[in-house]
Amino acid sequence: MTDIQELLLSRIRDVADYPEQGVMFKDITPLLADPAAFTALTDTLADIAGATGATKVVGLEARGFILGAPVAVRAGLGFIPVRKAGKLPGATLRQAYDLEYGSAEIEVHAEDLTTADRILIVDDVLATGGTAEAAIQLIQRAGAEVAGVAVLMELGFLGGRDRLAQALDGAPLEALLQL
Ligand SMILES: O=P(O)(O)OC[C@H]1O[C@H](OP(=O)(O)OP(=O)(O)O)[C@H](O)[C@@H]1O
Ligand SMILES: Nc1ncnc2[nH]cnc12
Repeated sequence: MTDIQELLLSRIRDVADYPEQGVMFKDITPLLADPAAFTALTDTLADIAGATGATKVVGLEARGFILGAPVAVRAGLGFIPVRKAGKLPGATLRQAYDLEYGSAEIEVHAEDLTTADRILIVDDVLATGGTAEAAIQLIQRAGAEVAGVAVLMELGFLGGRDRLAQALDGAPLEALLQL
């Protein structure tokens, strides 16, 4: 494990049985509160954005906003929020998906994505992959290309990587930590 990975891992707090029995919640608020760790995470994800040739960063509500927005600024790219349904005022594309603990719908402003865009999706956690898969589907339905998915951590036992393989169609899935 690299020094950066050790730093990031040391700032993630495990919370048992949250938000429901049997879930080990990975809390990133200690990482966000540590400027060295947050900066290292932002810089590492911005390097990935550059390497994938992304033209814009999509962040997934809500924790993907916190990570994705500074990555977009650092990489010199625009930022597009993918929100839980009902939060965006303009014309949207909407996609339903299942979570480790429940189900939801996400939306994006259709006008934010063009056929010229290559999108890096940024989030904190890849768990079942339901959220990221729905985001990939939204981006592809808008005619844009998915440059890749970059997450702070992957919960490998939940199989998200396998779930995304087909939708990613060879685009990279980068997880800084395998948990
Ligand atoms: O791979 P999956 O099984 O889809 O799970 C991962 C998603 O779950 C969490 O978000 P959540 O929906 O809890 O929203 P939040 O960021 O607003 O807390 C996390 O931030 C990811 O977006
Ligand atoms: N175990 C977990 N911890 C934090 N965020 C999550 N999103 C889905 N599963 C999660």
